[in-house]
Amino acid sequence: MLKLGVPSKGRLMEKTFDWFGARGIGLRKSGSDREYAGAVEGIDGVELVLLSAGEIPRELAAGNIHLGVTGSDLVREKLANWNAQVSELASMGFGGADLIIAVPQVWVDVSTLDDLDAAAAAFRRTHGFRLRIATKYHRLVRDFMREQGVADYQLVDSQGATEGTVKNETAEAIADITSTGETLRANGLKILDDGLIHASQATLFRGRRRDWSDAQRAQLKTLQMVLGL
Ligand SMILES: Nc1ncnc2c1ncn2[C@@H]1O[C@H](COP(=O)(O)OP(=O)(O)OP(=O)(O)O)[C@@H](O)[C@H]1O
Ligand SMILES: O=P(O)(O)OC[C@H]1O[C@H](OP(=O)(O)OP(=O)(O)O)[C@H](O)[C@@H]1O
Repeated sequence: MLKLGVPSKGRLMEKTFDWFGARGIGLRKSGSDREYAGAVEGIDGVELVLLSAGEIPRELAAGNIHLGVTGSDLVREKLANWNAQVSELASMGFGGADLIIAVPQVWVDVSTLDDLDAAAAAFRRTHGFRLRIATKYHRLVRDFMREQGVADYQLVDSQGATEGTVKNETAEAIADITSTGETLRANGLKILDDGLIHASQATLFRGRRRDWSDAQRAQLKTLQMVLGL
């Protein structure tokens, strides 16, 4: 059996079902709405596993599922050296959202990362501690800031309502997902001009473990053919 992990709820689940359905493979939740089992029609040997989108990267890397649909941001965040552990089979064209760095709109002198770097140095001199960036995307933000040469900051963990941390004075800036930009605007924040860390979308991944059986490899080929990949 090839195990296919799909987000267990919400828009990501529904759009994933639509995407496979449009390519001749029927996916659906079996049993009651609260039961995380699924059924697959239109291809043999594929089993549907419903999981939290955030857990799918690790389950792929661990080999507990062979294929998985999740946001490209989550794979990069959850897996060190992600492309050694999984590979992308298809960008699915939905679930789009940008991981960005945003600062208060009232910081009129800060519109780029260079400006932020300068503001961070000044902040540290004035306050005696490093400027705080609230996020749940620790790995992606750290890697991005290192590449961009910004060092004078600290990350503070925020697992939700991240845009509120600035108003609550637990952070000076944030790194979070945005789609319409409404949450940022409502919280008086603006995106830095060069503050796009990753443009995410729902993506079909395969695990790259070497322990797949010949039958599983053949099954993947069949699935790719059916999906037109
Ligand atoms: N407006 C949006 N807000 C948040 N995430 C979005 C948005 N649009 C697309 N996404 C994407 O959806 C994915 C997150 O989905 P979801 O919140 O269901 O995951 P999760 O972390 O597993 O949730 P939970 O822990 O509540 O089960 C990410 O890849 C994210 O980029
Ligand atoms: O640009 P927008 O369209 O306003 O969307 C962005 C918001 O949506 C997400 O939050 P979500 O509701 O998933 O909750 P979270 O705060 O737990 O991440 C994200 O974290 C932003 O807060």
